[in-house]
Amino acid sequence: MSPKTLYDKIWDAHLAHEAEDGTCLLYIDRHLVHEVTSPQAFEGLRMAGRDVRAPDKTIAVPDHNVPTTLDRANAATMTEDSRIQVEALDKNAKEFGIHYYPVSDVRQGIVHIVGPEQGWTLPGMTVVCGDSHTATHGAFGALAHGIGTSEVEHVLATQTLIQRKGKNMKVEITGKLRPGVTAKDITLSVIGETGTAGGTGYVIEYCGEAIRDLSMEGRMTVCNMAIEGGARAGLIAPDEKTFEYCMGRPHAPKGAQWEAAMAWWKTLYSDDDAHWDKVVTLKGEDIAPVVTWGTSPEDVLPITANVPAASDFTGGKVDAAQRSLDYMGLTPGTPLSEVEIDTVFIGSCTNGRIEDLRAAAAILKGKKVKEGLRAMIVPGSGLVRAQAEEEGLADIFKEAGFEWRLAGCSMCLAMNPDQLSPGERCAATSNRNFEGRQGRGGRTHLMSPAMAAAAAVTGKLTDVREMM
Ligand SMILES: CC(C)[C@H](C(=O)O)[C@@H](O)C(=O)O
Ligand code: SF4
Repeated sequence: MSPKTLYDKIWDAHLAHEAEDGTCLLYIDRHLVHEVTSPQAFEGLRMAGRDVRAPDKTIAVPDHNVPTTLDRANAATMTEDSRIQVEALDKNAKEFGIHYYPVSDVRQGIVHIVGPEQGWTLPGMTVVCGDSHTATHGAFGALAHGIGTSEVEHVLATQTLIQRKGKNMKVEITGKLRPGVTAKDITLSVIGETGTAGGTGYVIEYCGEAIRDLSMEGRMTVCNMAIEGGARAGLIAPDEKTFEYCMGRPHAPKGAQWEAAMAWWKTLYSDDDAHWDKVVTLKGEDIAPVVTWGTSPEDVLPITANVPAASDFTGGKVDAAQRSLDYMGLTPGTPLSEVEIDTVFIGSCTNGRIEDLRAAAAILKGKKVKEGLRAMIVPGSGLVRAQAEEEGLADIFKEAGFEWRLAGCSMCLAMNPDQLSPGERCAATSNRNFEGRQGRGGRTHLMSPAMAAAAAVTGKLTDVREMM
């Protein structure tokens, strides 16, 4: 048998049909659904008089539009558009009989946090969601594709997805990370290296000692941003940490089924001689705590660097850099550590898990948020929130002056009341810094939770190593 990559193995195990022109039909194990990309899909089923083909494999949760304030049960806290989307999901979940975590359920949260937490996401699966950050689930060694609304309808109706096979890309992070460097710094640094188009047409497998050393939560952070590097999906081969994370979760297999699953999961790695179409290698010890300075996730620099000038770039990037600098209101040559911020957002499917909150709390313990600064922590799920309260993290945040919110996408994107005003500048742990992403005219600097916490204290982009 010819050697295969992990991607090849999962692909082959789910291939239901391959047409002569290479168009394939993949069987889908899990379909995660949120309120933004599903209303028309359910409407399509209704019009065609069809059911959801596999309701037991379909899981829905509202996350993008939901307010994160304590009064959110009051419908008046939502805009009309938001309310319509959330109510449509409530109705569709009930009518079509799929698994559902409504806003009132403690398990509600960001779909990419809820899936793994509840044991819906497991190694070797195909996972889809009408959302680009579905790549997150690849941390389990699952092939996880973000899909569009028409594909959501197709999966709801058939439990299959039409796809063409992507190419194989290996991103290896060798050696150890230095103190203060996290999974977020890895994933941003990779995009800094490859650019936002570097992964186009590929499925990335992240490997190497620094990746193996990450917890499951860190691995989710890395895979979450595969899409920002242009890739179709990101993957990490499952290992003992993966199995341990999955064991005992509500929807993970039990008993003999667990044993059978493990037999398959243990075959999920890339064979030694597997063919890679592209290889990128970074040394773990070369990765610094980084921040973004521009309006693309590839605009990334170590916190010790200065704001670049457009003339530092070549080709099409010169104009793009100038536009970014103008939008971001930054002057070339300014040390990044002197850039003042007025808002801090810690949360999102990239960094809204318990370890992210622990990392932020470790910096914030006994400290105060800089006066005049707005700072919020938004746990990725109700269960993350409950755990953070139990561990005393919530008290640390509140004492420091952070708002302690309910779960949702929140200020990661401007679809709910948590938004930046024009000109406001935010240290954010999310994954996109596009123009207007956090609100019209808002300026976003992406970074790790520890770096965002440090920025909250000083009111400037800050090298977390100075506070460790
Ligand atoms: C709203 C949704 C479709 C979108 C996505 O696909 O990623 C959002 O989650 C985002 O992060 O921009
Ligand atoms: S937290 Fe942000 S990136 Fe993640 S699904 Fe929500 S909007 Fe998209």
